[in-house]
Amino acid sequence: MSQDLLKIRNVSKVFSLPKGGELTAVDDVSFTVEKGSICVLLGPSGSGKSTILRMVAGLESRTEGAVLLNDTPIEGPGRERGMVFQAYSSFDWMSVGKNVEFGMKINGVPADERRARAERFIGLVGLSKFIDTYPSRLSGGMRQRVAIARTLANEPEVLLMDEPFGALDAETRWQMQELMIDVAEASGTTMIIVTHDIEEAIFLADKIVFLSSHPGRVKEEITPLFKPGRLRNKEDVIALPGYSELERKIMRMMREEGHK
Ligand SMILES: Nc1ncnc2c1ncn2[C@@H]1O[C@H](COP(=O)(O)OP(=O)(O)OP(=O)(O)O)[C@@H](O)[C@H]1O
Repeated sequence: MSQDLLKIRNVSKVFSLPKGGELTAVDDVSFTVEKGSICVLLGPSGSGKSTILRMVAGLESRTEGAVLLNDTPIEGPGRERGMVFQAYSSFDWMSVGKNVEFGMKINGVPADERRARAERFIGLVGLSKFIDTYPSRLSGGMRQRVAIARTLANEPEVLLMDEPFGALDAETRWQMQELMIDVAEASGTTMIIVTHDIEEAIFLADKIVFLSSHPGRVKEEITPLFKPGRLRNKEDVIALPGYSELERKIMRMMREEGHK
């Protein structure tokens, strides 16, 4: 049986422009995402990363092709796919615990289970001490962790993240990256992460899908192979043999795309 949870098959997206004409944002893109893995969509601005993620989320229609989750076509949003956006969005009038419980409440999860799951996922993102705190009292990174815990608490099969750490300072950013590796391992959640940060991509990904721009096409699939052994600290990972060569290679690819 295939281990691929998600199959993106020959997907294209053509936007009709308001002033007439069309723009092919995504052109015949195919890739698969293995269950429990982290797939990173990397590429220059305008390579269709967000559009692909939104099609997987069911928030954007496809012009052609298919997206299959467990071999079932995706035709709209669904609970088995949870999305975390760049701007950390939380309800400031509710405690961290209530924020995380909110989605489950909407989904009809009983109160006891809600509380238990909220505690588990708040613990997983390292915020147990802040369960009764209001988000306005937390830093940007902590609020983004609340958003991640809230999405994970709905127990999606796939977590979709669009530039999730883009608004964070450098130190918080790499702490969040380390956290995501722990979360992926502890929860078994499959993840697709959009970024244009090369280092972030290499650090997080089991598979990088590198996209070219205008139109967005798969230029190369890269398997970084730095995760087996699961080194926790980023400074140890970037010192591994082959890491800087891969970073250089991808920087060149990025530059080529930028000059097109
Ligand atoms: N609703 C829309 N209508 C028209 N064009 C769009 C729409 N959404 C995206 N596009 C265009 O499609 C292309 C791909 O956009 P997309 O946001 O998916 O790229 P991206 O790789 O995520 O870029 P970035 O890294 O800058 O976020 C771009 O040229 C963009 O202008």
